[in-house]
Amino acid sequence: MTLVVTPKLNKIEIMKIAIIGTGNLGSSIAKGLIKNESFTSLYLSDRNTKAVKNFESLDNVFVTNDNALAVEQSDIILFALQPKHIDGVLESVKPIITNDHIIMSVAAGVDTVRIENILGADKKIIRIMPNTAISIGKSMTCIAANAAGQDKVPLAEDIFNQLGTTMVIPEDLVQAATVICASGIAFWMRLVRATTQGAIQLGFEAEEAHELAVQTCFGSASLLIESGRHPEQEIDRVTTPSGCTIEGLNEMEHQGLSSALIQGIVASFEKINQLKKN
Ligand SMILES: NC(=O)C1=CN([C@@H]2O[C@H](COP(=O)(O)OP(=O)(O)OC[C@H]3O[C@@H](n4cnc5c(N)ncnc54)[C@H](OP(=O)(O)O)[C@@H]3O)[C@@H](O)[C@H]2O)C=CC1
Ligand SMILES: O=C(O)[C@@H]1CCC=N1
Repeated sequence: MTLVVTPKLNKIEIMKIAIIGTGNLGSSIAKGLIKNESFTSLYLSDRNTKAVKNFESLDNVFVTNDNALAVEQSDIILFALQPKHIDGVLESVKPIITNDHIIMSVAAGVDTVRIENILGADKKIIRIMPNTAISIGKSMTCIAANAAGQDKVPLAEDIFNQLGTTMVIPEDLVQAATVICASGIAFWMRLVRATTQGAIQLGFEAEEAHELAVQTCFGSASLLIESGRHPEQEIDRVTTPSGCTIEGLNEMEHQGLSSALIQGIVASFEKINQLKKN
């Protein structure tokens, strides 16, 4: 086994990674890893490899239908399967999973105990909860591990810090993190779309309206990140007394904007907790 310097990790590390399931999220993670060249080898395995077929021409990237081959050739196995498929796939590769493997799973509602029940509590299991912005290196990714996997959490942070921002959290908060960060992409997209619809009603062409909404959204997030200030402090800097901003904000609240968002988040959380029981 030769040591390879992975360019963006900036240290000597062997990163033989397999992604099992290359649908929406698995292919987004693959894109992020490929963009950062942050692996020694990358196996992409799916029963339908259409979404990642283009990657097979790249150096050290292997596209396959054979989950077992991907596991055998890799040290870090990332399962990006729907909850209804993950148990069956784990059962099928169980005979070739060793205590040296680092098992990662992004499956929503699938806790480490469920994976331990199939693979054994002695296996290093890390739950990763990223979002689809991982494909452009902007994911907010939460990380939690079982007891055996605790010492591999820094490695998971190293990998996913290259693909955005990470936060290590207790496992009992992963469901909540899924709603806020993973589903959150859809929630924010809907807010951007609604702003675009408003801008079109006020006279902008659709493309212009989209750009105005996206750039203003980007500016708002950047202000919070760079200033470290609370959103209400930023709101205070915009709301001229008796002006149009406070008029609009108050009407949005009369119509239940904050309440609708909070209720949506809670409904999403209740659903994910139901999924966990299935
Ligand atoms: N999408 C997102 O933004 C996020 C998703 N998640 C979680 O990530 C997981 C994956 O989600 P997502 O990518 O959206 O789902 P997808 O259905 O898009 O991807 C799952 C992939 O796994 C494939 N697959 C199913 N069975 C097997 C098998 N036996 N062997 C190999 N591949 C198989 C599927 O193939 P086929 O299409 O033929 O079924 C599909 O291509 C889910 O558990 C979800 O909860 C978490 C955070 C964010
Ligand atoms: O909607 C879902 O169930 C999955 C988990 C979070 C994002 N997609």
